[in-house]
Amino acid sequence: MPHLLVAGKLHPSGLKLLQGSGHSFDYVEAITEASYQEALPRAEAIVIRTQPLGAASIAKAPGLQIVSRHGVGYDAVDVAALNARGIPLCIVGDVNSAGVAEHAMMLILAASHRLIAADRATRSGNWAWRNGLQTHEVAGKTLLIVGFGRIGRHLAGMARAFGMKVAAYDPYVTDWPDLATRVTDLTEGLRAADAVSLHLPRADRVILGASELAAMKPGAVVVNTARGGLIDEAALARALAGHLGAAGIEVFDAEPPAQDHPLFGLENAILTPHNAALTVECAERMALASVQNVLDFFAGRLDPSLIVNKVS
Ligand SMILES: O=C(O)[C@H](O)COP(=O)(O)O
Repeated sequence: MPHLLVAGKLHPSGLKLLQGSGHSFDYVEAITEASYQEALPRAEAIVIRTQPLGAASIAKAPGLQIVSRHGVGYDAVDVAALNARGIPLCIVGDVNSAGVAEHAMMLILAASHRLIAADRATRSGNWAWRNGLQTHEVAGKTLLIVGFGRIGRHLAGMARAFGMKVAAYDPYVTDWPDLATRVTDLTEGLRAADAVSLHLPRADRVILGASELAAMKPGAVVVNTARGGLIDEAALARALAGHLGAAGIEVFDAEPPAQDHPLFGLENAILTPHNAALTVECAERMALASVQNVLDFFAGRLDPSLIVNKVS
């Protein structure tokens, strides 16, 4: 039976599934470069969280046959190095959509209603804050979703239930669902939006830079639960000190962000620690799915739609 490396903390249900499978495995809860060195030479499969798996690490695992992401983003994995050896990389599919989409909706609502500022005002005895009229409803407002895959679509359904008009931008989608108006020009979509929420993989370019942020309406809300690097964080901080209303940021260019990060000093930035998909429910589903994908692979029945790289 092939040997597994579980690289990063896994929900107990995933470990239980693995224990019952008959596979031997190393469980490295807090993976570091040093622990990779120790465990990789034995690994024939890796279940991996968001920490990097680079070409040098992959080269240390001569028997590696499959990498299974506990999640859907795989920007931290060196896909070219896997491709070169014909090693498949699989993701968990739809199992984290609810957690991430709910988190995005929560950030849109919290930013619009200034939840954190309201909480702080209440605790500090600033009751007069309630008459400041600085909060906004989302009903009737336009949400632009950038990236219209599983999570973006889930969010579209929720935003519509809140009475939002939903538009989406995604040049790669061919099966456009009847959940959002299609926008073909990002800047035009941003000009018309009261809120924008990103739901695309980390790209090698910034999607919301200074000029895109400048195109947005005064008072608009920016939400990112996708990946750091998609927004120019310094430009966002400047825009939040200027015309933008608020932002909800769950992912950062460098994680964890440094204490002097430009967003930390802004009262209208709501920040969360890349935990959207780590609800108890989501963490359990991701653990079960990422382990099951490895078991399915070795049983010859892994769903090919979960493999994201090119292996022949
Ligand atoms: O960003 C992600 O892909 C999800 O949060 C899962 O990542 P994790 O495995 O580090 O929790």
